[in-house]
Amino acid sequence: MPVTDQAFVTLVTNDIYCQGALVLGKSLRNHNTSRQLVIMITSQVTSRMRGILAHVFDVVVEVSTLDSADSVRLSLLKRPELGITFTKLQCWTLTQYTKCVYMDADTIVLCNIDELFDRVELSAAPDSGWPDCFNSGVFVFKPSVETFSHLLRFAESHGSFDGGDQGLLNSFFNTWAVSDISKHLPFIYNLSISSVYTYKPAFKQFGSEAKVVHFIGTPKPWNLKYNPQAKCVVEDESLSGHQHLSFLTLWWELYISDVLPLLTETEDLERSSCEQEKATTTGALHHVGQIELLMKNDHPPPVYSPETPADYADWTLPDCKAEHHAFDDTVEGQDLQVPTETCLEQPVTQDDTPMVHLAQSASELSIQEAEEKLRTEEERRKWEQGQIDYMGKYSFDNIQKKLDRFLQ
Ligand SMILES: O=c1ccn([C@@H]2O[C@H](COP(=O)(O)OP(=O)(O)O[C@H]3O[C@H](CO)[C@@H](O)[C@H](O)[C@H]3O)[C@@H](O)[C@H]2O)c(=O)[nH]1
Ligand SMILES: [Mn+2]
Repeated sequence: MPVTDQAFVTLVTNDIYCQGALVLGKSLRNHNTSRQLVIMITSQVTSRMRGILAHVFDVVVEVSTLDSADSVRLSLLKRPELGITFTKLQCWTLTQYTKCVYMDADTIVLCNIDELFDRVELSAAPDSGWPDCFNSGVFVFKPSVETFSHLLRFAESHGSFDGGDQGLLNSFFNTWAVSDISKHLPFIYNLSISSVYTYKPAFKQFGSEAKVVHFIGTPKPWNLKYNPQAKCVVEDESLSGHQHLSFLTLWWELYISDVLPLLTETEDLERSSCEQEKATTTGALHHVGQIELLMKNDHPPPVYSPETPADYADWTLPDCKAEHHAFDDTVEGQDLQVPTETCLEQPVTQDDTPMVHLAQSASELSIQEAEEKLRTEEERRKWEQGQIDYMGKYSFDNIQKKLDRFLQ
């Protein structure tokens, strides 16, 4: 029976984080949650992406980055790093629900976790870096305007010791560590993957019981390249030494099997108008809502095997993987077939909003921020005719700057 007064809640402030939220939402649906799925978004999330989110989430609610009493606003303006903090706090305003579980957009569930709704505010799992603090990537809370205004006042007077929501929430709910053990969620409800280094034997012993995986820190799964044939993440310097690559593979398989088809369905709805628009362009660019599939052939890059190092060779994913079709052998989605022609195109967007696209080569997929719109029809026409401004707008320096901006 659906429970309409309780919800899982997540937050995204841009289209890149939406990729994570869609995977999270799909993972919750695949494990048959009976609760509502709510996503809080900010104005930067594009309208097309909102449409896609609405396919997965029951409620897409726009919240503002700074929106409260003037005194709080002024105080927060002097502390711009608290912007995201403040945004997350707005989950307490969802008072149409009696209880919620907040989950970061960089988490996925491996099993049904509806039992979390038996817990009371504020229940959370220990942070792997400082276990007397809780990690604010997964927590049980009770929406309340009163609590929200207390949190705002607290933010105004105390700030956050880590500059983010986690420091603030730990200071506010400061008896979490000592008062009530039932508010300590087992670590398997927020398995922070970087923690596998600090206590490897525990990971080997208990890792297979994980219910929620949290890709804390960097890189996020969507910042990595993925090889769908080999089913593993493409080697990256930042990955050297990572020993939880199975989870990254899991994330990508779920993205491919469950999120990508959703994006291509959206494409179908828009195909006719887009085909008209792109009649003069070559064929491999697919307009899929806010996502562009940019295809090009490439030499196969080196791959990083999820089976290495040997330490983890005997480690298996939790039992619930069997019921999850992300592990199917087939890669769904017609648009994932390897293209046979070399084709590199410039995405053409509706407006100047930074976009996200999925770049696909013979051997890898990656989610990237797309180039901004070609400003005028003239510029676009020149691009199509191969008259590309390599000395100016599309010079190496400018492209490098865009890459740097994306990577920051
Ligand atoms: O540009 C951003 C950054 C964050 N988020 C949202 O905020 C969450 C937290 O950010 P994240 O990058 O996931 O932070 P973590 O790497 O998980 O770092 C830790 O520190 C953060 C700041 O205190 C806490 O919010 C996290 O829960 C905690 O795990 C994300 O998952 C998103 O839901 C956005 O939507 N856009
Ligand atoms: Mn996180």
